[in-house]
Amino acid sequence: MVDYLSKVLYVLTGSRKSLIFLLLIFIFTSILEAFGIGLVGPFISLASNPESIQSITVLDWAYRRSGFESPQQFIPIVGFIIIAIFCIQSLLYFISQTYIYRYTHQQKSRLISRLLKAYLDAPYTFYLKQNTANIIKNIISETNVFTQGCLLALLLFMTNGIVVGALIGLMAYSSSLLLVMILGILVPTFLLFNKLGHRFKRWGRTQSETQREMIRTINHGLGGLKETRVIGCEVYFENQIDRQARQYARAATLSQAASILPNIFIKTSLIVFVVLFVSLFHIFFTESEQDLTAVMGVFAVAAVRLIPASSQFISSMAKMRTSSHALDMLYLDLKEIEKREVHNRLESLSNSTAKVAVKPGNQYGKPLSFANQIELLNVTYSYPEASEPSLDQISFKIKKGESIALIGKSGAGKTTLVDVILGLLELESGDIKVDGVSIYDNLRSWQNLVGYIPQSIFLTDDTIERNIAFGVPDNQIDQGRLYKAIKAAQLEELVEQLPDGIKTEVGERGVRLSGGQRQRIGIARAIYHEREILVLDEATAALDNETESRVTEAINSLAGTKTLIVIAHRLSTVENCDRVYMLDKGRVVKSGSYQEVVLEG
Ligand SMILES: Nc1ncnc2c1ncn2[C@@H]1O[C@H](COP(=O)(O)OP(=O)(O)OP(=O)(O)O)[C@@H](O)[C@H]1O
Repeated sequence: MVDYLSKVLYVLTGSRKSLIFLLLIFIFTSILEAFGIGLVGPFISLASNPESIQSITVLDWAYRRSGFESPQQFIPIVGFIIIAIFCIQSLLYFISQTYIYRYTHQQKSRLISRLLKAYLDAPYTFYLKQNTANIIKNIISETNVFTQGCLLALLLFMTNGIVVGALIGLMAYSSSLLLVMILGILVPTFLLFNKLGHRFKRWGRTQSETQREMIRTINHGLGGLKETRVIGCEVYFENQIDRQARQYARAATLSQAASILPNIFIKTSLIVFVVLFVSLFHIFFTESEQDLTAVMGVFAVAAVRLIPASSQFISSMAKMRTSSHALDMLYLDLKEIEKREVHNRLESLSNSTAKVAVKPGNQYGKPLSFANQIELLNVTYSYPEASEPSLDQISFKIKKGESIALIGKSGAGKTTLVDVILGLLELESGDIKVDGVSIYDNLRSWQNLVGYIPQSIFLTDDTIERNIAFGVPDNQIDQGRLYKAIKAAQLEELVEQLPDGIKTEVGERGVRLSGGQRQRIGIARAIYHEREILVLDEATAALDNETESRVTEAINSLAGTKTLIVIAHRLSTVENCDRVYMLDKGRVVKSGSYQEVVLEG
């Protein structure tokens, strides 16, 4: 329980004061409720025998002070006070419940933002072992499970615990026999559900895992829709999701059905006990009939509140167990991302003399400028758990305005080198300097100098304009820069032909554009963002000759004004590059002009 609570507090965003405030409201309403219920028994006694007022200390004291002439006149006043207490308690209950809902929904929205920020800021290596289906599931679904299943259940568990405790105390005060009866019902129910705890946990895990698998299947089936259609494997994905949905439904049904059992169990046992109690009262006890009425009065009113409170107490315990897997998922991800952030911050503070530059995300140093050259110094990188380094002591210089090409067989290390240059992967050893300053002194500033055009450009389901000015709010888009970028990327003709021009929607992942048009939008994006250095990852590999020549033309027109780092498989596309580096097994095995490396090599 302590472990659970500390995880909830860790995942919780914002102030914890609201949580304490909520608990206090609940304690107050519970006390008020117990007090109101406590008055009902004596009130019934008083109503059936007004003269018994002398035996009820509190009422007798109040009666003497009130100045009423007979207890009969005093009875409606006591009734009115009881009604007032219950009305105030009900109002407070409504307010506190509304506050709880507001608090949990706010928590959910804050947690969604915090998670997305954490995932966006997470080191690139985090994604090498993470699946996007898992991330989507955590952001959309687990945040819901956390607020409804963990947070709300935890609040209900604690507050109902207080209510149950107060009511049991009241019953113990009214009759010890009642106490035995109530404990006789509640303790076995509690123990039974405590024993079922691991099942609730398993059902929760199954729901979480099947949800992740369903998102994965949808991603695979729809993400590769063309392939799915052409191969005709729709049934494969349909069967997969059908199986996963059925597994999910089974686990959800079991956990939901089991969580209403406490209510049924307690209600039935209570009726059995009440009937037995009333039937056997006169056999075992010598108390008067009025006493039985008073005791049963308290019992009936307490039961009205005790049944829902105790069953909610036990079912929220079950809910907490069901949601513990989701809590673990969120806790572990946030912890891992935070651990890396702290590590990076410490590194950035202590790394001024270190040889190894491992400070991704560092944005605290002076802004970097690029006037002369980029220098790679013994760049070495190994993927986590890999036995061999993918980059081994790579050193070379790139002058401003130069265009270089990286060539080599598949698996030679070209993409890894580009990812290192982009600052996505943390170096094992070595450094990258721009005008003599390590890029790791201010990685964000370095990344602001670099534009990346991958093989397959990521386009959002939005307009051409928004895809070029990617990440810039509409009111801040610079139209002059936009048209300059469109012109430089040779997109002018296309934009003029389209009825909606730059406002044309490109469709999901740019399906309404051709491969070459998508590539040129990627180039325009890099130009719009005024990046000095452009990294092109086999940008023309997937294009036909005519489109390729248009893209190459667009790239060549940038030569001289921009510094280009091009990965190419087609050797013809690197003909215009100033220098060519041939990689093999993570090392530079040959370098020089196109003539020296490609033609003479
Ligand atoms: N995420 C990863 N985890 C472990 N090893 C990896 C990972 N990504 C790449 N590698 C390994 O690193 C080496 C270099 O891969 P890289 O993708 O950089 O080659 P490449 O030259 O770009 O190949 P290609 O031209 O086929 O894209 C390969 O041996 C590859 O197996």
